[in-house]
Amino acid sequence: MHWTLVIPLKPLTRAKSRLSDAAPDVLRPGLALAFAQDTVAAALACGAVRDVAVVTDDPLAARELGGLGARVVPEATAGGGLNAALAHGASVVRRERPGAEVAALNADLPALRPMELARVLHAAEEFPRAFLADAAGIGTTLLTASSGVELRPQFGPDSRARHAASGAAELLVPDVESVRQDVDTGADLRAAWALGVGPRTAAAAARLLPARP
Ligand SMILES: Nc1nc2c(ncn2[C@@H]2O[C@H](COP(=O)(O)OP(=O)(O)OP(=O)(O)O)[C@@H](O)[C@H]2O)c(=O)[nH]1
Ligand SMILES: C=C(OP(=O)(O)O)C(=O)O
Repeated sequence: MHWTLVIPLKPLTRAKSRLSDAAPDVLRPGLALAFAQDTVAAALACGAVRDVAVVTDDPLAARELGGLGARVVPEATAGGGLNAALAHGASVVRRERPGAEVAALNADLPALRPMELARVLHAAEEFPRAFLADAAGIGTTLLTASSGVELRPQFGPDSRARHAASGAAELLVPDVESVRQDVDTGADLRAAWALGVGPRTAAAAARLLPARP
């Protein structure tokens, strides 16, 4: 039970814009919330995770994810962007526990399995900073900073290369697809579905019928 996970979540009405081909406007906020609920529930069930802080200004998400047991941290600056939200979340955690080991994790990992997350976090213990590439091999789903080390998040386009260039070690852990499979597009949703999504995502995706993923 070492790690404090910091999970960022955009306001739901703006989230998952790249899913617009697969999911209509009216269903996308519910899907984004379901992804976050399944991600947070799996994270909280992981033996390597001490606690979870979700950085969000979305009131519904705050209520639902708080109800699962996550701590909710409001963004310091509305509209400051993903990396500012993560840096703020990590600093709030460390203001209270300066020695905390922190890991940023995306909120769009609906197939996340606690055991796979535990193996990734265990591998990260060897390094001051480390990251896991996403399933597409371009982005990042998890970035860790051990005790006393600044997180320095550089999520966004080409974040795999940018995290590597920043000196973070790339984690090469086999068979952890559930931690890598973020969902940005309809094809990603089908890939996550094939791995096995959590119950909230299964229910929300069922509403996409007859265009089921
Ligand atoms: N708190 C917070 N989280 C953010 C912000 N921008 C992105 N995120 C979260 O960071 C993760 C990756 O975000 P993106 O891929 O940029 O956005 P997305 O909503 O997942 O998808 P798109 O709208 O298709 O880009 C998701 O968990 C988002 O909810 C932000 O400004 N603040
Ligand atoms: C923000 C990132 O994720 P996404 O693929 O969801 O844009 C990233 O990979 O750095």
